[in-house]
Amino acid sequence: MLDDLKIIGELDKGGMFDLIYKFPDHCLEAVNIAKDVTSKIQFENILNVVITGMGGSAIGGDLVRMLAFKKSSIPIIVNRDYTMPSFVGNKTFVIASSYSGNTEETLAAYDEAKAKGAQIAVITTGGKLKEKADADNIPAIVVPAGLPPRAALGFSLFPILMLFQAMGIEIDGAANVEKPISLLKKMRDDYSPKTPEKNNPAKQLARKLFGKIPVIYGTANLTDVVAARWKGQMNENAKHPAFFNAFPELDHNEIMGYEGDIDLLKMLEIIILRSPNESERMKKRIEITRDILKEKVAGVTEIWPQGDSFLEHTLSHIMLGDYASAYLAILNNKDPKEIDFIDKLKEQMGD
Ligand SMILES: O=P(O)(O)OC[C@H]1O[C@](O)(CO)[C@@H](O)[C@@H]1O
Repeated sequence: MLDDLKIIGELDKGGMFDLIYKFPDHCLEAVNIAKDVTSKIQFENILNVVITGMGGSAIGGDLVRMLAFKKSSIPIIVNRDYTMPSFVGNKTFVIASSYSGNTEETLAAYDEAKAKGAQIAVITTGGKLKEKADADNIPAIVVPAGLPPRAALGFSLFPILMLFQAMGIEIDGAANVEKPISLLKKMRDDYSPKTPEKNNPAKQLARKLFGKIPVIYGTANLTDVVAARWKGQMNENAKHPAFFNAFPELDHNEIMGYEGDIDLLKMLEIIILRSPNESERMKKRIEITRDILKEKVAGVTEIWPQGDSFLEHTLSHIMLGDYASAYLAILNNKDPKEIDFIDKLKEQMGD
């Protein structure tokens, strides 16, 4: 079934497999769009950065916050609210990111940032956010429209990376973006529908998760945001329940759940997203936990990233999770693109 996807039209242009395949192309296009804008911005005495957005637009901010965590000398906050933190002022750089440009929380947060005199840039395809930025003379990075927001990650992540580069906030691997993009291009061939399941780790992973509840574990400030992305992709693409948590916090509470009902636990497939940057103590903690859990659950799979830099590790984990979620959709007999429950909810909310 996974080796015969053509028959259900899933490879059509604009289908989820096509969009996942194009992730590296989106990243490159985003870099080219963003650099024209970022090169013209004057940053004045920035003391902190706030990225404001919701859903798929906020996760690009979370990823960059995670990537910058160990090296940035200034605080970076991701804000998912109508309002801004009270410290925001004229030495704050605010990045307002909304793919549609019409998300009410992000528009309200933008207005408050403006009123507080923050330095601002917006990332959007258009909508009211672009109108506001134009009226206020605020730099706007305008990315192509028409994608489901979760498939537009390249267009939210890379412009933020470029803004960070321009602000002088160092991110391992971001100085030469061609390298991670080439890695993604190699990986997409390995994971593509054309590569048979026996040689395709993404198809094999989907097969392992089919009929099980994935519990995805990352590590704080190394892979925790990627674990959240995997969970969201399993939910939205595969229509599959999934949960995530992160080391070391999970060892202080969640671990106790594994003393529970064995029949429930046998439904769980644990995925641990590893990183070569784990400290020795963290590595020891993860491995002890893994050995305790593997006796209790259906299975524990550890996934190591590809590439050399933190950015490459992060992108490689994302690409595997995206592909595995789309294959899991096929096994679940679902269209990875539809989001009927979200659409229904929005309709009933009167959005
Ligand atoms: O990027 P936008 O257009 O602000 O949307 C934010 C989020 O809201 C949603 O449209 C759901 O309401 C998501 O799909 C999206 O990630």
